[in-house]
Amino acid sequence: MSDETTFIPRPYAAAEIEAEMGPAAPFDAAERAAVYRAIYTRRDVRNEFLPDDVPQELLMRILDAAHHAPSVGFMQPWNFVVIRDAAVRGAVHEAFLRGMSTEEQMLAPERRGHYRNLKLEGILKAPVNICVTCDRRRHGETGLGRTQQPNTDLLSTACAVQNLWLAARVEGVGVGWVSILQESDLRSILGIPEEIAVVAYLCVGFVERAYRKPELEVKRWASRLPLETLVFADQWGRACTFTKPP
Ligand SMILES: Cc1cc2c(cc1C)N(C[C@H](O)[C@H](O)[C@H](O)COP(=O)(O)O)c1[nH]c(=O)[nH]c(=O)c1N2
Repeated sequence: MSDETTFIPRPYAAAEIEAEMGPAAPFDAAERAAVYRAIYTRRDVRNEFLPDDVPQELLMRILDAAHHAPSVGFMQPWNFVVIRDAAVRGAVHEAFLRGMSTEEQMLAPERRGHYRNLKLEGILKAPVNICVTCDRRRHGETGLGRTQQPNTDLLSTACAVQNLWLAARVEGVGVGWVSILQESDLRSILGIPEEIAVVAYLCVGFVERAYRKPELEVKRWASRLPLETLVFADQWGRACTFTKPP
């Protein structure tokens, strides 16, 4: 029998629910500006990490922001594996080099040189690495909101990563997401059990300098798509006021 069928909620009174309601307090102009500044100036950091350790208290503040992300059925499927050990980071870096070499071979030949010259990780330079995982069975086999869209547990975990990324930005801490890694390599290096999914491997550390635009844009790998090509008023094909994306 699955966990869902055995779980019986405590009864609750309407007044008890009402007491939990409060005003959706508005943000003043400065607070709004601060939130947008965090969003627009958040960067994927690869090379700008300072060696200074990130104090545990600050790290826990950032992880608590991650832990306040939305999650399907309030599943909170994430775990955060914090890695400071240089030998472990060294093993992950070796795995990255293998991943990068495989990825390079999969690119069109004329792009390989450009790819090789990109900096795509800060595993050794960042004093802290965090592997964010997803326990897909935390609420049993399925769970509220996941019977029709089973991957929403993974998507929830990605929401946690974004919260972490933004909270880090306002704390002066840079984050770089490295996905050029085989899940099986991370699993064996970090001792992650088979039933736990690996969602993100993050490099984390203080930064003093940052790119104003995405590094991949600065280095001419890709550029930001115009928003007008991505938004469709109403729906595809009918009553669209915007052009189709390329
Ligand atoms: C799921 C996922 C996976 C990766 C990334 C991001 C995300 C969301 N990014 C970072 C990515 O390149 C970056 O976000 C974009 O280039 C946009 O730049 P800013 O994040 O705005 O600086 C990334 N960057 C990198 O150098 N190596 C990598 O392996 C990855 N992998």
